Amino acid sequence: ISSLQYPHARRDDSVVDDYHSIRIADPYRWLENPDSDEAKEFVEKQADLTESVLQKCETREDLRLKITEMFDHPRYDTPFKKGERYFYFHNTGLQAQSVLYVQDGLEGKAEVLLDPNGLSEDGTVALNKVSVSENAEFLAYELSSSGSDWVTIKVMKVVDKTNEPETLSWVKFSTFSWTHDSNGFFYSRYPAPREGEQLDAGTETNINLNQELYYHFLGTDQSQDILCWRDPKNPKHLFEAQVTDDGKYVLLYVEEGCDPVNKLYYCDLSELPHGLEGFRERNDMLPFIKLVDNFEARYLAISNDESHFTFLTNKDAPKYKITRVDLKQPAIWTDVLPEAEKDVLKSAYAVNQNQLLVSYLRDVKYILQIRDLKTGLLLHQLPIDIGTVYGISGKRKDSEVFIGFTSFLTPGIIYRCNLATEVPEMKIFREIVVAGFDRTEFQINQVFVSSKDGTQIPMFIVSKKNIVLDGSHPSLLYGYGGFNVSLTPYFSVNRIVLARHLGVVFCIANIRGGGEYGEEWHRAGSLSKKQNCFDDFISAAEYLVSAGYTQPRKLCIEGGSNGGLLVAACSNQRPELFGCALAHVGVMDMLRFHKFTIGHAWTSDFGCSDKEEEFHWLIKYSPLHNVRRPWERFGGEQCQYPSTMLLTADHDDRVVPLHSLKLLATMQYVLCTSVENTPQRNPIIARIARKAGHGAGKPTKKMIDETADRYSFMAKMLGISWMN
Ligand SMILES: O=C(NCC(=O)N1CCC[C@H]1C(=O)O)OCc1ccccc1
Repeated sequence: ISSLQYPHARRDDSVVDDYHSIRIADPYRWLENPDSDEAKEFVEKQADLTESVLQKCETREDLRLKITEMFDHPRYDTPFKKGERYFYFHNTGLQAQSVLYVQDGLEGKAEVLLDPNGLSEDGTVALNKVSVSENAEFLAYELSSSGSDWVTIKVMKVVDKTNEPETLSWVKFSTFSWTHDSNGFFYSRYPAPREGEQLDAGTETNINLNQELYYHFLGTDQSQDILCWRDPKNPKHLFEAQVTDDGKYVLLYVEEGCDPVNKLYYCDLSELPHGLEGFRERNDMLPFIKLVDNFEARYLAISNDESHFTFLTNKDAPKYKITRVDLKQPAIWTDVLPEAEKDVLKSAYAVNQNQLLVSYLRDVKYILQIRDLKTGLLLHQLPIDIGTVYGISGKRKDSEVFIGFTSFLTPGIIYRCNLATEVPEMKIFREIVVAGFDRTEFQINQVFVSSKDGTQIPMFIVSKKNIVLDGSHPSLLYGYGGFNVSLTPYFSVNRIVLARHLGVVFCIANIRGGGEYGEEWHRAGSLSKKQNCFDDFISAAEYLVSAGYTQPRKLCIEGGSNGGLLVAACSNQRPELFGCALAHVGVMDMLRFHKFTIGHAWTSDFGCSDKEEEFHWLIKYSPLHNVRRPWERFGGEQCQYPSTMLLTADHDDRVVPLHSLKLLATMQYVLCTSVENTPQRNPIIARIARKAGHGAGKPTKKMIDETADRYSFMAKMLGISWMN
């Protein structure tokens, strides 16, 4: 697959922007309109080219079959309880979407409450968040289509599974929280992106501004909802309402981007003279009181006793701590659980009357503890393996807590922890079993790699047992590096199949920008220091070569979204270090990302080209603006870019497809079509999915097909074949 015929893409040299008196050309600007015939034709031609390449990737069918076989195992999420009812998501194995079940008591007969698989033939309608009313009578749920961030909210009566008449539209980046009278719930919505005109929601690139907080009265039309909060002077702000466990207050979290910081307002619902009803006629907003009115820190409410609130915060505590305040004396904050020396406090739940279930991250491994809610004192250490705690579900009034656990070699365990006994009992409530998976075949190492500036970067390496470090092993290096996101150990059928049938060593690099060591680690990989992410990832790759795991032509790098940026930037900077690059839904145009949908929220990590200093950070690593011919830089014919697959989808309205399409056109032009018999023999292609989005809600078949395509491409490019 070396002499590819790349489609011709028009270069509009008239498009040149002026950034603080520096002129930057953007010849593929026309690709920013997905509805133009020219853009549609470009996508069609690229899809044909990619299919012609994939036809020659021999392992595609083996991968599809083996992944389908291994993925066909029952999966459960942690249950949550309302009233005497338990609710949980379950997938029998290959269902397109997980199904919501309800049972009366843990011994009760479980029955299907809501099966989204019936809502579309191709499984592209997904059930996102759900929220059950206090009396467990009503289920509010979000539906999304084709992977878009847009959701509609419906309400179902639990007892007879009938839907209430109303549908709430133009909801995005919202939670919903019931008032304890079960009369309705708070939620956030945007103005409709286009009035009237037919819109295939999720394919538009319009910027998302002016989100507003509403309260919906059950059984009424959305037009009757009352406006509770908006801030037209700050159109970027996002609002999230949370009714406290005692039903007395509604808390308002205000965010302006992706940094772990928020304003915190509250409204005492019991003080409203005529309740929320009283606001139906008038259109003034709820009388929120501003407890915290700045973006200096994150404040997450854990619990309250009347006006005494307990918060998880990073205020003066980049590794987080727990603090307390009486709303009546808002200037006096008292630490309950001070910031730890090294460990990052990841979560805290009030459970079992007056206890706290806290989780820490220590060198990228979870620690679980029971502490006293009042004093913060340690009561019990809960025994868990190296891995990730997910989906903790429990309440103050309950002595039972459900805890989800997963790791590289543990598909999934849901523990039911009984806190009523002197020493908590961690019992296995459900265990996810993958037929044919034998954990004893594999080994996990955690190494610490020195980055360019000497910083120690943790990396997990998973491989078959007792491999010889002779540089022969195809390796897959995965990273993200931003937005305070921590990559902790989790089970992946795909990677087990790659390890067993393609001999792949897979690695996760915990590079800076993530949350692995708290807010300092996050900041060390953002804004003016973003290059640290790329240096860390490159150092991790060099380690895999120098330690004898692999060699450049057998090394594939992979990442999604901000991780797609990571992959593309590292390919630009060190093209000779990698044999293959897989960039999913990447942020590639760092000068214009803030103009589309929710991109403006990411300036917290990236900065913004509107500002001169920040423009100079961005232009240095922006993938779209740093594609250069390696053979002209490093000299020597052998220098070329790795075989590259960019992946995107037509309904990705988180990171709009234009990023990948413009980078694709640029790489194909600079490296291939503009050079007579170019040294670039490695393919530069894109996989552009239809009726799919950023990733969430993707039906099983689409997910498996995409996996088979990208990893068979990788196998072909790294020259590896299938082992039965
Ligand atoms: O934009 C994000 N999350 C960040 C995100 O999706 N990013 C950040 C960079 C590209 C892409 C990714 O890496 O998935 O979620 C929407 C949101 C909700 C509430 C407050 C702010 C923003």
